[in-house]
Amino acid sequence: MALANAAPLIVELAAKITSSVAELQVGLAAQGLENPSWAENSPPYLPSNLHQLRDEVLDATAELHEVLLEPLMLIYKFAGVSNVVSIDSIVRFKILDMIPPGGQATFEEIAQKTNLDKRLVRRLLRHAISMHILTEPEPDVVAHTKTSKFLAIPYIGDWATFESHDTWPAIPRIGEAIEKWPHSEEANETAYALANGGKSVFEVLGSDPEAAKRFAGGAKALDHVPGCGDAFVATFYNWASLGDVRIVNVGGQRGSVAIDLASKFENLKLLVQDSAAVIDGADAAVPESLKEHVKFMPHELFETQTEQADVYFFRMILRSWTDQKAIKILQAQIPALRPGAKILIQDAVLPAPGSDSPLWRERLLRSVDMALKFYFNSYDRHLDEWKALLAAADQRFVLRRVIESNESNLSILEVHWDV
Ligand SMILES: C[S@@+](CC[C@H](N)C(=O)[O-])C[C@H]1O[C@@H](n2cnc3c(N)ncnc32)[C@H](O)[C@@H]1O
Repeated sequence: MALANAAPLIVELAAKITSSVAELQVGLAAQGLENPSWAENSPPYLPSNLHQLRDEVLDATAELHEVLLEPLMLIYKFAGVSNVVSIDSIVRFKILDMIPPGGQATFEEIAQKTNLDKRLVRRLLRHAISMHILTEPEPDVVAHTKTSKFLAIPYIGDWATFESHDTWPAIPRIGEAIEKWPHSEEANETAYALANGGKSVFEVLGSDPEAAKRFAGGAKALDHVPGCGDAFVATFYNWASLGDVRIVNVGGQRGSVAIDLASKFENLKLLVQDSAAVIDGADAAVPESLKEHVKFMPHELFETQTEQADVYFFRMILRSWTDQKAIKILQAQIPALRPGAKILIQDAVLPAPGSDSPLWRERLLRSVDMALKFYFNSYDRHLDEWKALLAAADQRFVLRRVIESNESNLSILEVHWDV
């Protein structure tokens, strides 16, 4: 029961916002940084030493906003399906290219260039303006915000198109997929497959270059998700402490992470494995000076591992597979494992109830977990689920530590092959 003299929730939240914003401003001023705004050239990121304050403000403002919303409005905020309409149209009709950086364009000019009705242009853009994606500095004139400037990056546009073309059609099929295949762990028994003629994500990507381009945009957009960018890997684990080691980077795609690690740690020799079609030609991206340190090998995840190494690095691999399949992937490594070999798994560890993870980040993690369901029939895992997975694969997989950070949506599970 609430204490009689406790401050009401909205007062408590408002006080939290006031104090955290004041501290944030002091921190910004101390570093000579400007306050965040919608201005086109406003810095989109805050320095990491202010992230905790930022998280406090984000969570308190969201809660204050949401506790004041009426229930229907709260549900609509999250369930409303029309947000993507204007974003998709802006990208599809290349409207951002029609607004010069630092300048502006009229709805009339955009209507002429897109061959759309001016009234429709105004409706679409005012919808985006209501989400702070663009701004209307004077009636019927549109200009960039920092958000539209970001959306104008070509691969971010590809990602946005991926959301509307590839993700959106799958959403209404989720309930149908669950009813049709309630216990399925198959990648072609998903909402995505229902929306794509029965094909799994990987089957579509292999046969549709346009979809593959959009998906690649989505993968590159991950560079902007906390802790998911390639360069973050180097900072998140003490690679230097490993000494001279050979690492097999399982499912390493085109080797970008391996190249970054090798350029920063001379002690590492990396062998990147992935499906033959994925890594074909990837060697060309390796600078001459690193050729001895980054090599490639076609290898299927479920095939027996043939390469001996000190470390096997699985980055964003196991989350795409259900337990049954992930167990097979882990077991496939066993014939190559020497005593003491490390398996580093970099994936999400979902926050346990009551954890101090910021709510805004938990929402992001849980929405990715939902997406894994409708794309792959897989899931992100809580720590107890990771432990159960490892034990089911083999009792000799021993979880030694979990490296987590509020700066990262991914954690590293350090597993030792303990025989
Ligand atoms: C989400 S990506 C992660 C890529 C990379 N590890 C990274 O961190 O960016 C999943 C990777 O698994 C690879 N993959 C999927 N199925 C595979 C299979 N059957 N055999 C080998 N690799 C596979 C994909 O080609 C892709 O590179």
